[in-house]
Amino acid sequence: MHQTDNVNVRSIEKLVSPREIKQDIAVAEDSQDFVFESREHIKRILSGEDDRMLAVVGPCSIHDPAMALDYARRLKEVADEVNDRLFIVMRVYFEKPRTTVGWKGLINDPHLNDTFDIGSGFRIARQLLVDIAELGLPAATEALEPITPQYIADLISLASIGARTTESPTHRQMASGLSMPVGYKNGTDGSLQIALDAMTSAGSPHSFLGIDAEGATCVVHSNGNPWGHLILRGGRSGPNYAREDIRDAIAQLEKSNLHSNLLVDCSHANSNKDHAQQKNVWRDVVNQRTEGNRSIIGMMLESNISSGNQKLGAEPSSLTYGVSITDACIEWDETALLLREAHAQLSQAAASTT
Ligand SMILES: O=C[C@H](O)[C@H](O)COP(=O)(O)O
Ligand SMILES: C=C(OP(=O)(O)O)C(=O)O
Repeated sequence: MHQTDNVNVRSIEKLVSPREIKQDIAVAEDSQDFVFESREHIKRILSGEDDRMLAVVGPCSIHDPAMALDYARRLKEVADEVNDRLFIVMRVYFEKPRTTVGWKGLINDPHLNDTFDIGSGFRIARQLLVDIAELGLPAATEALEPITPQYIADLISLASIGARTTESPTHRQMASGLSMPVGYKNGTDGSLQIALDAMTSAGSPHSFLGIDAEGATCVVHSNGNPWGHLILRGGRSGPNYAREDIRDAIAQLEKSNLHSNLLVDCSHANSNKDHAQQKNVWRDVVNQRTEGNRSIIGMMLESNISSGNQKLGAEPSSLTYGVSITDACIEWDETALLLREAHAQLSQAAASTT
């Protein structure tokens, strides 16, 4: 008799349940309230009640939790300083959707050596999120594996669905049940329509497969997530943050009866994948906002302690501290400068309208 199932599966391992991990790495009540409040601030920005801009800032991916905490402490200092004009959320991205193959992030391979110790990945990720919440900094992440939210989503204030998965019905269903606002990137080909469809789909109730707190497969019935928004990240034909692109995006959102607010990702195809270009995108978008475009509610920056990126080789211990192992990032000093500069410009614009 021929085997007809698991033909291409090498092995299947049991994984620690969400409940066990949450019991071992508990969240203090204050931190839980902090995440709740952070989500409320973001919702008020999305609904226009709060006229601050969102700045989603941080590494392309987290590969060293100590380094991420070092970054978070620096960011928290600036976040407090600019808080009246900018609401800063740190990018704490643990799951990387690769174009083809490559390291898939800290949860998938926390030891950076193809041992795929996902149980430890969840523990390390959760502990880092607890530490960042205790610092008083809201965290944003990309929601990629539909099972992951049960392990960490209680500590996340803002999620995004990436350019490679915005069109995926599985990801839209997941987003429909997420507890925090979710941004949808336009497709890698530049298509906005898939992000608009994602917002409509994820805004509706769904019934789909998932896991419960014990890790048992179950049917999840969601309410729909009303806090969807568009993230412009450029596409194969180039950037999409210019005035006419943003005008066009707003027109398409309105035509689809969706809230006309959007974030601009200064990295990815908007920077032509050249981290040095991110500052130009950032400045252009801040200018558009201060000139009066209130539909632009925020920006995203890929930033790390040091600039550029490095290859993850066979010897993870030889990696340079503070440098990304996925997309190239801008360095910390430049990040702080851009945040302070935007703060000054937004304060000036607010003062001139009162
Ligand atoms: O932001 C991260 C990357 O752009 C994304 O994960 C794709 O990376 P890759 O093209 O290097 O695989
Ligand atoms: C993978 C990312 O972006 P995109 O989906 O736009 O490529 C990201 O922001 O880390």
